[in-house]
Amino acid sequence: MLLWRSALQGLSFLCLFFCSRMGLLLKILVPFVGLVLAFCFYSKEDFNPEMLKGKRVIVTGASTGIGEQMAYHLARMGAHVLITARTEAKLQKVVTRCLELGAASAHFMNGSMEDMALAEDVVKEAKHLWGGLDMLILNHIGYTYFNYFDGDVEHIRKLLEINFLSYVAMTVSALPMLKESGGSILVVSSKAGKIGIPFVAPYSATKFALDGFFSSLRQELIIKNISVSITLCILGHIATETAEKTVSHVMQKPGAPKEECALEIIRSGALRKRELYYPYTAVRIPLLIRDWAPEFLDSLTRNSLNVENVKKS
Ligand SMILES: NC(=O)C1=CN([C@@H]2O[C@H](COP(=O)(O)OP(=O)(O)OC[C@H]3O[C@@H](n4cnc5c(N)ncnc54)[C@H](OP(=O)(O)O)[C@@H]3O)[C@@H](O)[C@H]2O)C=CC1
Ligand SMILES: C[C@H](CCC(=O)O)[C@H]1CC[C@H]2[C@@H]3C(=O)C[C@@H]4C[C@H](O)CC[C@]4(C)[C@H]3CC[C@]12C
Repeated sequence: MLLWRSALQGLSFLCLFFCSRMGLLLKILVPFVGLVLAFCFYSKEDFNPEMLKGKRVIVTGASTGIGEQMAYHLARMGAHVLITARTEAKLQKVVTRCLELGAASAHFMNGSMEDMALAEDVVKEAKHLWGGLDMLILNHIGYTYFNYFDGDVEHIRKLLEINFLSYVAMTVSALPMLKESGGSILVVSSKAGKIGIPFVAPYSATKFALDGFFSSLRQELIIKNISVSITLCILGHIATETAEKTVSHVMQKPGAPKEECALEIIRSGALRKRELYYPYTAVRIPLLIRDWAPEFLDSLTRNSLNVENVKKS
C-alpha cells in the first residue's frame, strides 16, 4: 500500500511537471492528477480500536500528560498496560483508572529513567507478566527549562540519558519480544526534534538524536525483513500541565488537546505509520518549508513566540 502510494505520488508529480512544461493535455490530465493526489494525501487507512484488544503495551511517562491519556485510551480498547514514571502515587491512580476503563490488565513500575537498569527491568517485567510484548511506547522526558541556553553541559548529559539513551536501552531489551510478535515501537518526539526552536537547546538535541537513531534502525529492520514497525511522532504544542506551566507565557495560541493527541499516537502506531505529525498543519507545513527556505522558517518560528516574555539572564 505504501509503495503504491509513493509510486502514484511520484507519477502524479511527474505528469504535472511535463504537462505544465509542454502545455499538453492540461485540461484532462491535471484534474486526474489532482484526484489521484487528493486520494493519496487524504484517504485514511482504517483504524479499529479492536486492533489493540488484548495487546501487551508498555507506556513510559504515563503518570501524567499525554502518556496518562494514552494509558486510558489503551485501557478502553482492552489492552494490557504496563506504565512507568517516577511518582508511585500518581501511577497507582492511573492503574486504578485503567482497570475501571476496561484494561485487560494494568501494572506500573516506578523509578527514574536516568538509570538504564530500570529501562531494562521494565521490559523484563513485561516478559514476566505477559510472556511477550506487542507495543513499546517511549514517551517520558526529564525536566527541561524553556529559556536561553545557560551553558550547563551536565544538564544536557542527564537529559540525553533520560530522553534518548533510555529509549535505546528499552528498545534493545524489547526487540526480541517485538520480533516475535511483529510488534511496534512508538517514539514520541517533537517539532523541536526536526527544526530549530529557540529556548529548548538541550531538549531539542535529545529529540534530534531520537530521529537519527530510530530512522536508521527502521532502515536496518526493513533490510533484514524484520516485521517491527517504528513510528516517530512529531508533536507540536500540546496542552499538558507541564507544557502550560513552562510555555504558556510565550505561546500565542493554545496547545492542542492531549486526549486527541494520545489517540493519534496510538492510531499511527497501530497502522504502522512511519511518522505522525500532530497537529497536522502546525507541524507538517514547517517541515515542508524547512529544506527549501530555512531562514524564512527560522524567522516564522521566532515570530510565533512572545520572545519578549523570556527572561534574559
Ligand atoms: N506537551 C507538549 O507540548 C509536547 C510534548 N511532546 C512530547 O510528548 C511527550 C510527553 O510530554 P508531556 O505529556 O507534555 O510531558 P509530561 O511532563 O506531562 O509527562 C512526562 C512524564 O515523564 C515522567 N518523567 C519525568 N521525569 C522522568 C524521569 N527522570 N524518569 C522517568 N520518567 C520521568 C513524568 O512522571 P514523573 O514526574 O512522575 O516521573 C511524566 O509521567 C514527551 O516525549 C514530549 O517530548 C512533544 C512536543 C510537544
Ligand atoms: C514553541 C514550540 C512551538 C512553536 C511553533 O509552533 O512555532 C513548541 C513545539 C514543541 C514544544 C516543546 C516540546 O516539545 C515539549 C516540551 C515538553 C515540556 O512539557 C515543556 C515544554 C516543551 C519544552 C515544549 C515547549 C514548546 C515547544 C518547543
